[in-house]
Amino acid sequence: MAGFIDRDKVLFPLKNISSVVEIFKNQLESNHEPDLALLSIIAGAVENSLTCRSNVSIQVVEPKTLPILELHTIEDLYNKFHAIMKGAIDVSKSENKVCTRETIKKVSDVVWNSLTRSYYKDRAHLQSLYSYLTGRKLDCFGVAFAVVAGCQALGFSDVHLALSEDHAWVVFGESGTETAEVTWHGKGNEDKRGQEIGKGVSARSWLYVNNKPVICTRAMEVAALVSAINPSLNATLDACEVACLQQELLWLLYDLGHLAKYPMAIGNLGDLEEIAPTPGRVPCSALFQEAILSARTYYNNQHVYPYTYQGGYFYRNKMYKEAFESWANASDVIRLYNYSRDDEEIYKEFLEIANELIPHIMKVISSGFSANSILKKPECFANLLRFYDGICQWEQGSATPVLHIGWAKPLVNTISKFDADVRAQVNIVCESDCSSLDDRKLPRSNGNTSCFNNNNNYCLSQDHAKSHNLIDQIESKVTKDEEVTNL
Ligand SMILES: FC(F)(F)Cc1cc2c(N3CCN(c4nnc(C(F)(F)F)s4)CC3)ncnc2s1
Repeated sequence: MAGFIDRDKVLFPLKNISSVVEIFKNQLESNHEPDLALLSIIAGAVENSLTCRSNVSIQVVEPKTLPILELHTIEDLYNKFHAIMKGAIDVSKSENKVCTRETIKKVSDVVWNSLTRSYYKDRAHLQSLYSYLTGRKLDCFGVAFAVVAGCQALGFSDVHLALSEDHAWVVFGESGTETAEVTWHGKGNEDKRGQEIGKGVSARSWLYVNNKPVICTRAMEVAALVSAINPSLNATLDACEVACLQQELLWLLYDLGHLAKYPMAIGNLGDLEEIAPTPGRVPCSALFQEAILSARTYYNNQHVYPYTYQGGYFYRNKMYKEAFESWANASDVIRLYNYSRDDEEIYKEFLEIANELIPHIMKVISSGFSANSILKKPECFANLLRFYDGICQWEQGSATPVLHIGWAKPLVNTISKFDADVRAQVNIVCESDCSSLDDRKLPRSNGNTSCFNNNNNYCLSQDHAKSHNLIDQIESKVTKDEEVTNL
């Protein structure tokens, strides 16, 4: 690791965004691996100076300038982090060796035991080593990142960050295949720190993405800390300098090829580009498509977020037919999983799509009578069925139920908006062995299952065949729940 060297120190005091980008560029292009502690402290210091309560009086700073960041501020924190790690773990005997589970647990304990007793874990700006070193507070991602940065500081180049869509852990050892929990997940769950990643029921949960996590290189760990930069000043306002810095750093990482296997980072860049397009760069729609391609290529299409990034973009831009297709594709991913209590985040995502976004679309379009209304398009009906069917299949074989009465009303209301002649154009093809798919939930090989056949009818083929009992299932649940409520 290069560490904090003179070539970077001469850029201080940091006064503008390009000097911060320059340091990241130096670190990423050096022939040493980038120094995670240094970059996290710098990114956290910039974010804190522009977003945190202390100076919430809206900064009228020169565009692209930053409150001045002195060298000693960063250097003192950097040395403090090294002192904490080296003070707690003696690595003299393990020079240039791979890391052990007990050392990883020790590093995780050092971080864990130095955190403030109790604080609001979901608050913003708790992801960086700046937050850890100045406020003794980290969020769940921040703890995992701190452990990897700590192991790097101790000289272990085999310890890397592993990322699912809602959790983080580490991989280590000779072939980098050992795994260890190092942080907590969700609310009220006992942490499993030190244990290897679940082989049990949790293996089928979305939380562990069917063992297709993003395994980071050092540069991808830099991409993770950059993705975790949070420009929000409050619920409605962003500090544009921080968003601009994040966007420039993501483009730097993109151009160096470090986002190629990181769909969520590409999606983050797409979101930033939708708000503030960079002249001369590909449109954000292309980035959302790239994120999907990355997930299909490297993660066997087992990730949901690339499709919900894209669906959200189409929805915000009133491209409702396309949004239905993205959401149906997201549903094709989740149908392979068993729903477990650890999967609340993605449950909330599907709940919002089904019970807020789709009903909103139905409301705004049913007022118009245009001939090319999506209510006249069988492929829209087919994609909606595919969306709902994926959620039903997600529930099947799971210990925890997904659907409840609250799902049925918006669903039935949506489906009934399509006329019978449109619905009739959707053939639901029943493969003979569709029942056998229930329990095995074979992961599908390709990306989307083609739902359209050549004679212009729209068939829900193979695994979607269960759609024919989709409404029965919902209706049976509705009557059951109604019976219960009427008791
Ligand atoms: F480490 C954890 F535990 F925090 C899991 C990770 C989350 C995450 C992320 N996110 C989470 C998903 N995310 C989304 N924002 N919008 C989303 C979508 F619903 F529009 F798809 S998904 C914001 C960025 N972006 C980069 N890397 C990571 S690693």
